Amino acid sequence: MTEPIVVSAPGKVLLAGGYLVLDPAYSGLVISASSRFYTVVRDTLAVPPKQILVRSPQFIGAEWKYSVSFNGNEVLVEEILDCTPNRNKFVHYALQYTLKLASEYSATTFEEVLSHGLEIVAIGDNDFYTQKREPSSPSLTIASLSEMPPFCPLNVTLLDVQKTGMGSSAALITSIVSAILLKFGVVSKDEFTRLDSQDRVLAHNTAQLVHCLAQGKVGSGFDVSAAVFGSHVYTRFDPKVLEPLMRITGDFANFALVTLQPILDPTVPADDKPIWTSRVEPFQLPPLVRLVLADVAGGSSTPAMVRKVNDWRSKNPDDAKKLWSDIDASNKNLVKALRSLSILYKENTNAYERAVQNLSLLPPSRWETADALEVTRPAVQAFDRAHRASEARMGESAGVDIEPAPQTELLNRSIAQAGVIGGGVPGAGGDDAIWLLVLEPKNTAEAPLQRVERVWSEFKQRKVSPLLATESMEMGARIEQFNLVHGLEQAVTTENYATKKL
Ligand SMILES: Nc1ncnc2c1ncn2[C@@H]1O[C@H](COP(=O)(O)OP(=O)(O)OP(=O)(O)O)[C@@H](O)[C@H]1O
Ligand SMILES: C[C@@](O)(CCOP(=O)(O)O)CC(=O)O
Repeated sequence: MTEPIVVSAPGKVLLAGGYLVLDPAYSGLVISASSRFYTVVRDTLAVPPKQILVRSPQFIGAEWKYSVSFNGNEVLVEEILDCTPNRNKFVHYALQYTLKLASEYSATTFEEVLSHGLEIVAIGDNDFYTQKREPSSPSLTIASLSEMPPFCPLNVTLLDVQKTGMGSSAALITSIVSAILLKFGVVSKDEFTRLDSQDRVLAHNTAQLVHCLAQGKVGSGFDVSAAVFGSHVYTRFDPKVLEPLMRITGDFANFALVTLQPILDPTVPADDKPIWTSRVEPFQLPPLVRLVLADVAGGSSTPAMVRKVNDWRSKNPDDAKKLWSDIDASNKNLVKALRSLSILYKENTNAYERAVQNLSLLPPSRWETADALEVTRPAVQAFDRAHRASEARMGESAGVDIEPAPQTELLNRSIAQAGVIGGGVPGAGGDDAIWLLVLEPKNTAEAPLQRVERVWSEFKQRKVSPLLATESMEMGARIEQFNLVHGLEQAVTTENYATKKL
């Protein structure tokens, strides 16, 4: 029995570029969150050779068993329906494609790894799912969230859980795919650890393929990209690269023979090799600026919103072009302003810290007149008010509630607080989340974050709960040590964990 392999991948927040990022002519600013998804892969005697048991212990009934057949060329992963009637398409697709890919590198290693049973355990940080509480218990705060045990059992099935929009499926797929590639020796620990390695690109391409097939559509892929590479300015890949695979329909037997290596591995030469054109420009939020997220109890359907926006855009190409370039300009402005704050910090750290201290006592409407050195202008520009207005124009034109009225109210009240740079609705927008950037001075009696939390707890129109996540400083997917991740071993080894009270 070998050591368990553990890979974690972060959740995401698309701060700017919703809808635009679907088009490779535009980009999006995606921040990877400190909340992570973990996959543990280890040998097990609990299932026979050539079988894989996948479990998500936080959920009731979340166990799936698969058999793997291999004839030297074809790989077929089939679900054994003896344990649970619930299928998990995301997990099944991850196994089918990653194992097929692994078999193309070394049939010997493939057979050797599967000469005993495998167990895969998938576990998400608390932020990925709305934490249900007794109606009488006090509202959640960032302080109370940080005292909660990690990987809380959710006491529901996966079908019944409420997600928070942090990209559970992209983080799940990225961590499963990467852990399997490591287990089968397709990528090496040393290479995978490097942010710019070809092994990491291979994990990215594979995770994008699996995610698109499981979702039944090719989205922009910003969520998988952030799960692999961390925060960045993302420009999407040309969907043509996946077209031949997306065209194959029917059951997995039709895929079992397709060769994936030339499409997914950047280092394998091939005639007419499809090119992955996505671009990743690394990004980090400036020092003493904190990302804060709230889970808002509303409900929006991203696919329906995307369909409507795309329909309007194709019927109104001229208006859309003008609007898209206005929004793109404010998105670029946001990125530039945030980058210039990071430069100012490097150039004069003391002055920057003093300015943050001063600005944290004033609402942004008074920043322009504040005596806070060069920090004031980029901080004001980072929250270009035109941004929300032009996104709202997109919503009005396409008949989509990108920033519904209660969200506008919540954002306006939050942004009016001293020390709040700005905010918006992430990703496709709608009714279920907001993000803010707040100043986090070193010494202060009342931090801007506390003021924001007060606004959220007093907000009547919607239930608003903070999430714990900030920006992840660990860039993207990461190899972990099983016994060093707090709470992981307990979640993996405790029986009936989903219904336990921790
Ligand atoms: N802990 C988990 N274990 C196994 N599968 C999971 C887990 N969490 C999510 N999934 C898979 O991901 C699917 C949800 O994917 P979907 O694309 O609908 O959500 P999402 O857009 O990633 O959600 P969100 O962004 O709100 O987290 C589930 O149906 C399940 O197949
Ligand atoms: C609307 C879109 O641009 C962003 C959706 O983001 P989110 O799932 O709402 O975080 C779709 C996409 O990029 O795939």
